[in-house]
Amino acid sequence: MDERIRKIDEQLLAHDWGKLTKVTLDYQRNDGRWQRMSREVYDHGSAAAMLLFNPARETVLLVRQFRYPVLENGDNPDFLEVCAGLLDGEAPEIAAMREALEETGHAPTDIRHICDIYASPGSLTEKCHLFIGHYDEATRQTAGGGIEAEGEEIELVELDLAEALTMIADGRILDAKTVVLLQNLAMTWR
Ligand SMILES: Nc1nc2c(ncn2[C@@H]2O[C@H](COP(=O)(O)OP(=O)(O)O[C@H]3O[C@H](CO)[C@@H](O)[C@H](O)[C@@H]3O)[C@@H](O)[C@H]2O)c(=O)[nH]1
Ligand SMILES: [Mg+2]
Repeated sequence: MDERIRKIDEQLLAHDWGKLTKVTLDYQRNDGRWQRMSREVYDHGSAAAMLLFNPARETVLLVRQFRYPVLENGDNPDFLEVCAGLLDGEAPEIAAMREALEETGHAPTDIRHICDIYASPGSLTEKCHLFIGHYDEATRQTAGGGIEAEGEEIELVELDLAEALTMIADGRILDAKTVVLLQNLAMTWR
């Protein structure tokens, strides 16, 4: 562990689907003084996400699904995102490929790793590994839509890349991993 940190106490607040822990720690500031603080940490594992891009048509394939925490915060809960999911013990590129297939029905090609992100480093342990892959008529295997038994109901949304970028600017796309991937594609494509 980091030598600026002394863990004083760890309290398990909840351990159901994910694990919520309250940690009390002493943190050594840059001037050498020790400061006691308390932090709640939510751990549901790390994740992988993939932006599906069709270079010939300059379109992207996104997924729309109901996100309850977004509703709690007063936004439209029918949330537009790139396909993504938890690693469940798999390597990030394998998990990204599995989620692309489950959620969109496509087995993408030309997969590139872009970067990794923490979307909420103050509270979540989740690191999300980001990829871009290509899709077209030939990569479709199934209808997609997610796993009904797990409560997933996923609508496929195909957009021109230019339209997706406009939707970031006007607030119709609010998901962090999706913004990062679309902007990376816009910067690197052509
Ligand atoms: N019982 C239960 N099941 C849950 C809960 N939260 C999620 N699930 C189940 O776990 C599945 C998770 O689906 P994935 O596709 O693996 O993950 P995701 O929710 O799409 O994406 C995760 O990673 C993204 C990338 O960082 C995140 O953006 C997203 O918030 C989430 O953490 C959901 O379909 C749902 O069945 C919960 O609180 N309780
Ligand atoms: Mg998912």
